[in-house]
This record gives sequence, C-alpha cells and structure tokens, in this order.
Amino acid sequence: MGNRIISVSHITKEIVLGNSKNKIKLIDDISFEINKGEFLSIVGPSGSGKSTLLNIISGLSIPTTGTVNLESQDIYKLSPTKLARLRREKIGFIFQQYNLLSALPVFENMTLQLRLSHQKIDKDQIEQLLKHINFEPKSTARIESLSGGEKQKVAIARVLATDCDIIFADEPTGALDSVSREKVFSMLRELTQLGKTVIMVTHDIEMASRTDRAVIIRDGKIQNSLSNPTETLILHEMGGDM
Ligand SMILES: Nc1ncnc2c1ncn2[C@@H]1O[C@H](COP(=O)(O)OP(=O)(O)OP(=O)(O)O)[C@@H](O)[C@H]1O
Repeated sequence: MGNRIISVSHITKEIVLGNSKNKIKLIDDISFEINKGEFLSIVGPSGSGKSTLLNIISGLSIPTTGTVNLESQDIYKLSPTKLARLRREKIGFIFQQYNLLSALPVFENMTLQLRLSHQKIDKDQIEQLLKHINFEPKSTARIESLSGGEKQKVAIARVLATDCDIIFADEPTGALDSVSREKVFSMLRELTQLGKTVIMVTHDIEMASRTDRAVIIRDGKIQNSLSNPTETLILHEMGGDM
C-alpha cells in the first residue's frame, strides 16, 4: 500500500490515581503506522486500552510520552487552536456515547461541524444520508426523543456529511440491528475506497475480520497486527477474551 497518513511512535499514557505514587499505565509503548485509504480495526479485551488509544491518535488526549504524526505533522506540537482546526477539517469521530447535543434537532446536530468550518450545507444531501442509513424519524426530531440505535445512526451520518480524510469510530455499530450494522459497515468500506482512512474500535470480531488489518491490543500493548485478518486468527490472538 504505502502512502502513510498516520504514524504513532512509542506512545505511552499514564494516569495518576490518588497520590502521585499510584500511577497506572493505560498505554505501554505503542508504535504503528496507518496508510491512506486503509480500513483498520482495533480489537482487544474490555479495558485493554482501545478507546484510550483511539483518543490519543485522534488528537483528543495527549500521550504521556511519544508522538502522533498526521500527514507528517506532530499533532501535539500544534497550538490548541491549530489542533482544533485540524480536527475540525480533517477528522471525523463517531463516539461510543454518540456525543450529540440532546436538546437540538437531528439536522442541527448533523450540520454543526459544517457551520463551524464554514462549509456549504446541502439539505438534500443530509436527508439522503439519513435515508440511506435507514433512519426513520424526521430530521426535525430532537435527539432526546431517539432510541440508542437512532442516535448512533445520527452520529454516523454526521461524520459522513463532513468531507473529512480520517474517520475514527469507537464501537460504531454496537447499538445497531444486523441490517443497519451491515449498512454502516459497507458505508465505511466505500469511504476507504474513495481514499478516506477509517480506524475503528470494535468488539465485533466478524466485522473486524472484514477490515484490511486488525490490531490486537492487550494490557495497553500491541499483541499482534494481522493483515488480512480472519475471525479464527483474531480469536486465537485474543485467547477467548472479549
Ligand atoms: N481517566 C481514567 N481514570 C482511571 N482509569 C481509566 C481512565 N481512563 C481509562 N481508564 C482505565 O483504563 C483502562 C483502559 O480503558 P479503555 O476505555 O481505553 O479500554 P477499552 O479497551 O476501550 O475498554 P472497552 O472495550 O470496555 O470499551 C480501563 O481499565 C479503564 O478503566
């Protein structure tokens, strides 16, 4: 493949609990690279550090040591304003907890990032996206009135509406039924075919087996990185832990 877009080098993340002597290492010397257009999955047992790793790579959480380069820019050397702009313009994030503004309607949630970065808002495209993802309520519905699966669909459609280069997704299909899960997976796959890069944390081994590469995390370290992963190989690496 080649054409590297993200380079993670020797990152660690420590947190201090209570007094300063009580440190926990959540991420322990992780290095890897991601190519443009790659569909990468991050799998591993619960509590192994997957979300922590995703937050560090996407510019949300500064590592204790190590660097994250995005298109050769060391993102944590940027000023907070520049980092915020880079995230707004290049990065889309589908959060595990959706991160939607509950008092606002669906449409406003989907267009907020576009407004902030002064991008054109195409109402028909937004409606099309919601339809394509089998979202049944109206775009005028308030977020607080939606089910978990519907909120997840809005969070996904919101990212698809922005023209970002890299999409980070933390359990993007966790709350979805099997038909919607398939739809979301194929949409993410289509995006990589258009040259966008997708990095997805998932517990869904079957879905991870259909990505280009599965990185298996255990105790904050990379246990293995499987190109052309299969369910059997991933399960073997995880040793039955989910
Ligand atoms: N701010 C924090 N303070 C204390 N512990 C934390 C903090 N953030 C994460 N942890 C702990 O660090 C470990 C890794 O958390 P993380 O959410 O990254 O794991 P994960 O692999 O994504 O888990 P899951 O699959 O259950 O979502 C967990 O044991 C978690 O409880």
